[in-house]
Amino acid sequence: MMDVPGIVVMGASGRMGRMLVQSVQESPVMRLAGALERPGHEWIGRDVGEAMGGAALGVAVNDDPLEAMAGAQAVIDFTAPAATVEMATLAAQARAVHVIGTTGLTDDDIAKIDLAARHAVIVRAGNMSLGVNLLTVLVRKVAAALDEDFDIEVVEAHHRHKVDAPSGTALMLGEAAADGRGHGLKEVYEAARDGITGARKRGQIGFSAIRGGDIIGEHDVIFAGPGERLTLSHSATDRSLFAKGALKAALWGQGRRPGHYSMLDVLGLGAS
Ligand SMILES: NC(=O)c1ccc[n+]([C@@H]2O[C@H](COP(=O)([O-])OP(=O)(O)OC[C@H]3O[C@@H](n4cnc5c(N)ncnc54)[C@H](O)[C@@H]3O)[C@@H](O)[C@H]2O)c1
Ligand SMILES: O=C(O)C1=N[C@H](C(=O)O)CCC1
Repeated sequence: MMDVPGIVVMGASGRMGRMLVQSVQESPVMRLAGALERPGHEWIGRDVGEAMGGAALGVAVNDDPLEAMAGAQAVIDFTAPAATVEMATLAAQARAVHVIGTTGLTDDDIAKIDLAARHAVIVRAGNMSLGVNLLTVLVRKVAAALDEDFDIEVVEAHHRHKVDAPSGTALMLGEAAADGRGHGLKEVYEAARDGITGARKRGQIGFSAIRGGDIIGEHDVIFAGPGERLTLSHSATDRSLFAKGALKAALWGQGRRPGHYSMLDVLGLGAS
């Protein structure tokens, strides 16, 4: 087993962390090398399998990233922005591929990740699923094909625990749409509306977010034109979808040149 890549799961007790521990454990082409949680978390020191309510996996939950990454080849990180930015530097030091699923990152956070990616392989995506990444390609094409008579709106829905909006996926889709029309998203971004907003501005891309229950992730990109409306949609029905993409990224990153890559690179769907 030592010749397959060792994977550290960061945020092991989280919704995605548990899914990742299980997926790595079930994979024949990688091994679970470590499990990380934030200092003070009740799982620290416990076997991660037992903490998850199952059989022991022989991996104790750690709060020391460098210790957890000793002898590991990748760290998969679906946590929170501050933790992810810190991990980017530490993973580079440990020469581990850093797969980032964390969303809600600011421009400043991304600039710090870019710096770390000068010395390390980082794969980052607001959504690791094949379907959403393919959808970004379609959205870019449709946005380029339809002129600004077609208003673009991105509508997303997620579970009640989600802390960031718009979702990372919504931003990926908005960026693809803006790019299709030759803009950066910031130039045409229209945040959620409230009150007397005035009429919609031509060419803007609007964002709306629904939060409730246990919705895993729903995204619609609406192209609303005169007399007709086109909607491109993606529904996630199982979180294992995101874990599957993250594992693929961790393997893809092995032996690559340093850089800040996207899932489009991993999936061979075009330039990032
Ligand atoms: N890119 C994707 O495909 C994708 C899919 C699902 C979720 N996400 C994103 O992943 C992130 C996590 O989502 P979630 O639903 O699992 O959240 P969650 O709150 O259930 O889990 C986050 C975990 O990270 C842990 N954590 C925080 N700081 C840490 C640190 N310094 N070291 C180690 N662990 C730390 C928390 O204790 C928690 O267990 C969010 O940003 C979410 O938007 C991305
Ligand atoms: O559950 C979440 O949180 C999700 N986050 C990602 C996003 O922000 O788009 C992907 C979907 C699930």
